[in-house]
Amino acid sequence: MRLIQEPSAMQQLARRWQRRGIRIAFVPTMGYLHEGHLSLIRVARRHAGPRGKVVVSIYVNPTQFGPHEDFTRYPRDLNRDLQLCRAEGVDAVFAPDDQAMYPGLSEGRYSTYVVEEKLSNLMEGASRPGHFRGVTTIVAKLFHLVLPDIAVFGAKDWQQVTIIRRMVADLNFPVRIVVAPTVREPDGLAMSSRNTYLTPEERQQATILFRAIQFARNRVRQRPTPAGQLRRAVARLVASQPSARLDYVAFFDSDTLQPVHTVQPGTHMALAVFIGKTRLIDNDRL
Ligand SMILES: Nc1ncnc2c1ncn2[C@@H]1O[C@H](COP(=O)(O)OP(=O)(O)OP(=O)(O)O)[C@@H](O)[C@H]1O
Ligand SMILES: CC(C)(CO)[C@@H](O)C(=O)[O-]
Ligand code: BAL
Repeated sequence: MRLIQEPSAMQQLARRWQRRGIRIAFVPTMGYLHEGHLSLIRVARRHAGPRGKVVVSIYVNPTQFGPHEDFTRYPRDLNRDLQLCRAEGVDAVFAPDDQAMYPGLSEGRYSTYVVEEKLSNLMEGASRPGHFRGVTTIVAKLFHLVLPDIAVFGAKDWQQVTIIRRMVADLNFPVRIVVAPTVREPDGLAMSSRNTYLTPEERQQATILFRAIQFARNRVRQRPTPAGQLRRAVARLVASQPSARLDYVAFFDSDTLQPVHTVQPGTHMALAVFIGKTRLIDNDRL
């Protein structure tokens, strides 16, 4: 397995593979890998085939974090991540540093961004202004460096993958986007690198995200429910946990992300909840 840190070296390697007709499957991550990430790597390997190459990027992208978010304390352990990637048969890990990815960012000399202008304003984008500008910019840059035929994203970040699909279509990136299902802990909590922030009491309460989705699913299977009414019921359920604070809950069309008035089976639900100081997200089709 190769470890590549220079963007130009990554691009040269990808171009060599491309010229030889080798298929490249790509998994972008922010590292601190868990089973959710590993499931994406396995999907990438299936799509690449035995003769294709699987590339994983590990990069905590500063431009998608707000000024008061957890960029500096985001968990990092490159050596552990490399061992996990090696065990999965990854061909190359791309782990650049900030200076290489955004020359002059801290001195205000970096000035080119990729912005999706509609879907990025909803849900996560409304709560985290500028977040998706950072995501689309880094993913566009990574696509130019890794030159993937396919790229795998997790359903856990449903809005993110929907925006990436839109960017790929709008800007004609020659890459196929594949979505892999959310991997959960046995009690339903979606795996996330941020789960490591939780105290044992918070960890128990964190199942409220999954339980809120199950609650809404059961409710709409009995009868279609007005979105406002269901939102209030979910807010009450979340408030039953002393450390939980609902940031948002949304009911929308899976493909367009447009909110619905009446929630029924098949409607998509997403929510963000602070558990103590840790902000967690989850979503699923109801
Ligand atoms: N539980 C999961 N199941 C499936 N895919 C996941 C899961 N968690 C993250 N992913 C996917 O892995 C990719 C990299 O995500 P990222 O490195 O931000 O992981 P994360 O654990 O979600 O971190 P965070 O704590 O920032 O939410 C994304 O496509 C994301 O959707
Ligand atoms: C896609 C991504 C790696 C871009 O930094 C990040 O948003 C993530 O880990 O989901
Ligand atoms: N998984 C999304 C990355 C972030 O929260 O910034």
